[in-house]
Amino acid sequence: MKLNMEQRRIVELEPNGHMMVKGVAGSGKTTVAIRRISFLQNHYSHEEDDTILLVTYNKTLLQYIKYQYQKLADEEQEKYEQLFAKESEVEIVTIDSLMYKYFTQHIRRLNLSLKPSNNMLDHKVMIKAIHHVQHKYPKSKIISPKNSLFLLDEVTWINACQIEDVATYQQIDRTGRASGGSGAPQKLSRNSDLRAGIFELMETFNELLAKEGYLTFKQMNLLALQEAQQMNHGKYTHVIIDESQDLTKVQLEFLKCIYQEKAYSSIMFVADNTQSIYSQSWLGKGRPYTSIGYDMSGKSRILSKNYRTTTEISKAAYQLIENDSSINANVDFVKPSLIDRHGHPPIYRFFTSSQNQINFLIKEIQTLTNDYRYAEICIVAKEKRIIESVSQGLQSGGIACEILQSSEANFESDKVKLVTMHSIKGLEFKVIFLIDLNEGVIPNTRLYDLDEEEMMDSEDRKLLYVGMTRANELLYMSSVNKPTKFIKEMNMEYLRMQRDCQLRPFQSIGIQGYELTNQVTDLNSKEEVVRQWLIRELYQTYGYPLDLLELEFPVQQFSKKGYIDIAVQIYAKGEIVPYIFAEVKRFGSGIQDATQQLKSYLEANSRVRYGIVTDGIDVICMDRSGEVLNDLPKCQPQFLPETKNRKLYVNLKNNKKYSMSTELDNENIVEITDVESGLLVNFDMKCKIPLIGDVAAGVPISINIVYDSVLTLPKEWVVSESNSFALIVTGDSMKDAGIDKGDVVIVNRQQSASNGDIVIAIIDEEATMKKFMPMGDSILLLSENPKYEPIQMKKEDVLINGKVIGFMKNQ
Ligand SMILES: Nc1ncnc2c1ncn2[C@@H]1O[C@H](COP(=O)(O)OP(=O)(O)OP(=O)(O)O)[C@@H](O)[C@H]1O
Repeated sequence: MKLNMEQRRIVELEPNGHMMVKGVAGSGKTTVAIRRISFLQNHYSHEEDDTILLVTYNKTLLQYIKYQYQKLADEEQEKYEQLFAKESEVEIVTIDSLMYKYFTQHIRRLNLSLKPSNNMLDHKVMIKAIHHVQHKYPKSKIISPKNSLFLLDEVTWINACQIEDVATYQQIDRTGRASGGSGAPQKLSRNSDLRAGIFELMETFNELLAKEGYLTFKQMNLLALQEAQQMNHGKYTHVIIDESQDLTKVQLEFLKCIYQEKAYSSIMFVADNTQSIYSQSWLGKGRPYTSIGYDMSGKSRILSKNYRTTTEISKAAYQLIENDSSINANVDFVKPSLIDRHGHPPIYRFFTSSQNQINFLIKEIQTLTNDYRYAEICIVAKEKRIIESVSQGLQSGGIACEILQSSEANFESDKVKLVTMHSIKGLEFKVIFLIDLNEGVIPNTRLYDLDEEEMMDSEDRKLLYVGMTRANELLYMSSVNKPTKFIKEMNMEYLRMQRDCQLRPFQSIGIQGYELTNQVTDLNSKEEVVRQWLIRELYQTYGYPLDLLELEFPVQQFSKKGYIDIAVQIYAKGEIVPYIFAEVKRFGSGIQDATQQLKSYLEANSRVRYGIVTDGIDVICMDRSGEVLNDLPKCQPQFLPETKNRKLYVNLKNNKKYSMSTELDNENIVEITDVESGLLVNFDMKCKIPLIGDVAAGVPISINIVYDSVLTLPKEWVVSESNSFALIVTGDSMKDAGIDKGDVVIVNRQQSASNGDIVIAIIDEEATMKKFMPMGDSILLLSENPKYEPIQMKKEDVLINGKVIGFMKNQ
């Protein structure tokens, strides 16, 4: 892979302290970070103790980077192989494992006995702490066991931000939490009794936990930071922080501490705030880098080209976030620019049960194996429990699969991968299935109270964005029972209902938007909801005009008369005939019976060509013999009533053919195309040629006659306007020259002709059209039809009246 210019510039930038690389999903941030290591190693690591550190956020990403790295090494003749071998110079680790190392060093040095707690213990101790503190803050209703999850989250946040005194907490900007501003609930207002109470709660919680010999993850980080601070000097000459938008304040401070400033050292923050999916992250919430002591003016680089996904997937993902002001108002927001790589639009499916979703996954993955390996397919869900149950379902359906375990992720094993949305960050797969995009799951309204809604929305919107932007080629999204509002808000224009089919997913149209209502007997029926959606699809997506759709179309089956829900009709040879039959069922009621019904209607009508059956969830397209097809044909121009008069003109002057079409309702609108090249020709329609009558009339001697009928032609097609006439062909004698009965020939009035010319000749006072061939004193007049014998005449007995310079026929 060849880096683009901006990427190469970043990789090869001379180190100069702190810098930031911000970029959109798939723009090569991680790629750049990886390549930067070997550049720094080769050019800016001269001293014995020089060490380069690449920090990633989670373990799966770490495994993935190592896997990518290995691929790079294989591709580029093992140029990068040394990277993982020379552990003394380069470390690629997760932030958590690095901080854990410092934490253990800390407790060993101070001889402390503290163990990491777990969620259950945290929660138990929090309830205890609330009981201790609650009575002191009777006005703050929020300090109550029923808000224990919220309070635990806030206490964790205080620890993650290293806020050590109540005065700082009273003042701090609580981005992402309701704070009383702009009509939001007075929840975490500055200098409030509530903030004082929460701070005391945090201290009590920490004490109670410590008494039991435990500490939280965030407290461990605080101790790791203390350990790094007391060491008094950094260890790493170059620090590269991937996904830095996800780190907490303490984690960022820690990395600053272990960074060793030298004349040639560097600390590089790689970030995309659009992908900030953790509530406790510091920079991802729009806080400036100055809040961690770095001024990034003139020190940031942008990568905006998305190389990973197709234009269709990128567009759908981007519309999800483009109207979220908390995302796009962020100073570090970068609008993606698209590379010209096209593919299938994302597919959206809705299911009424989890089992149906699993059945779909099994069937679809089996079909996908024609084009993809299992290892290239990944199923992603918000919650781990969903992943686990789907994994079981797939295995019993015979699909080899495995849950991507962060520490021992094997990206090469030929098994379909399953992973949570949080863990797929930074990774990519050719095919992604985002499943269970359900109301209540994403955004998760079960864990948070209403006041938090706005913040959770944004967070989960970004999470879905991250998931969508993991797909290289194909993206599937699905919901069970109730789709998340994120799906409902999406423009269905960007989505399709199934692979290789143009049908957009079902959407309910309000009665006021219904079409063809004069043909509907019960506007309120449940079937009508599905029928109206399909009408709109046939009209908007497939291009069939509403005028050609007939509802309740009668079909005679022996003695019985049935009525098809929608018949799409077309014009064929000037006649209206049925082309597609559509059977619709009530939403989600199944299509098995309707499929049989449709087949029998197709059989009963000998003219209809295609069928479609749907209940808004499932859809089957078929041809008239019942054979299943991926899709229905779109409407073609020839299916519509003719609005143009089309003629073919053969110009005998240069033997070129032209197609000439004139609007029926405005003969001044004429379009001429060169038949051979198919290109439009810009001729000036200037010449008015009189249409005299049929060939037998010959070409008049006098030019002063006014004729009623006139043809307008380009001047390029005639020799001289005043000498040109048009005649209608009456016989078939020139048939092999392509001139048939009814065609119109354009004649230039002249008395002479050359060998091979088609002429209008007068013989015995009658005009005839023949091919001219002089033979000494006589002339041979030939027909282009073996039925007619050549006519030999003496020169003086033949009068040449004109030469045919072109002819026109109806198309
Ligand atoms: N210059 C390039 N030419 C072709 N492909 C590229 C280029 N740069 C990156 N890619 C490819 O684009 C994909 C995304 O790259 P990478 O994972 O580094 O992006 P990222 O910015 O870290 O993405 P994200 O933030 O979404 O995880 C990878 O498959 C990578 O190989």
